[in-house]
Amino acid sequence: MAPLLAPSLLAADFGNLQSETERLGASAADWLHCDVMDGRFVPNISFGIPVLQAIHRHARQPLDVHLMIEEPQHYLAAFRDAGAANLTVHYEACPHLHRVIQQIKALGCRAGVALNPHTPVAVLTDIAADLDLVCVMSVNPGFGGQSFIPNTLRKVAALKELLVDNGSAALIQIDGGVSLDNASALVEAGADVLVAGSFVFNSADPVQTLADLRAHLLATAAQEQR
Ligand SMILES: O=C(CO)[C@H](O)[C@H](O)COP(=O)(O)O
Repeated sequence: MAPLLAPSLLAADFGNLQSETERLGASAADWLHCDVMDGRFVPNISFGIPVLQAIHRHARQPLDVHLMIEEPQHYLAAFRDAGAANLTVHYEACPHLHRVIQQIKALGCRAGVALNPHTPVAVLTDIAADLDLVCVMSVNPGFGGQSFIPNTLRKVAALKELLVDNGSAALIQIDGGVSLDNASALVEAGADVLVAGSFVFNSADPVQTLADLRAHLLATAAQEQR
């Protein structure tokens, strides 16, 4: 499967979310990544349900919603109703993770779990087969524009092995500090979905940057096949 690209709207111009969302409609983006932060699970507050609803009105791609919030179980239905196609909760925020994953699936969304950089992939062994997505945080969650943590590459390879060993078809998503510098290595290690915020939106032309990223990944894959 060709890797999916999920630009993170956290780095978009919040004063022009309609046009930012609309211009991605005709881009190489497969999903639009939406970062919800509560100021408790992470030391930052981004946006919530009404803003997601507004993004959904103008989006062409499925909304990939990353809940960096405590007690996400109380808000799942509201986020689904606001337009979420994927709902990812944090392992570290869910003492009853299995129940939360079942709740997300019952709502008809793809169910994801995110792991903070310090959380080993082994914690997912007994739930791997129930997951649609695992989001490996390659920065500490809460802020865009941080440097990629190099240990993520080793972690992705270990996660890939764990998913195969446990009969899981979950997609591996990487979130944080993704750019042309590390995208190919991440895909080679096993990543299926690349989230990129600053790299896309801090560029002169986000649509072109996504096209460049797609072309770069295709060229690397073609080179490897030779
Ligand atoms: O989840 C996030 C922060 O918690 C963001 O999605 C992530 O940081 C992407 O932004 P950037 O590409 O700028 O690192």
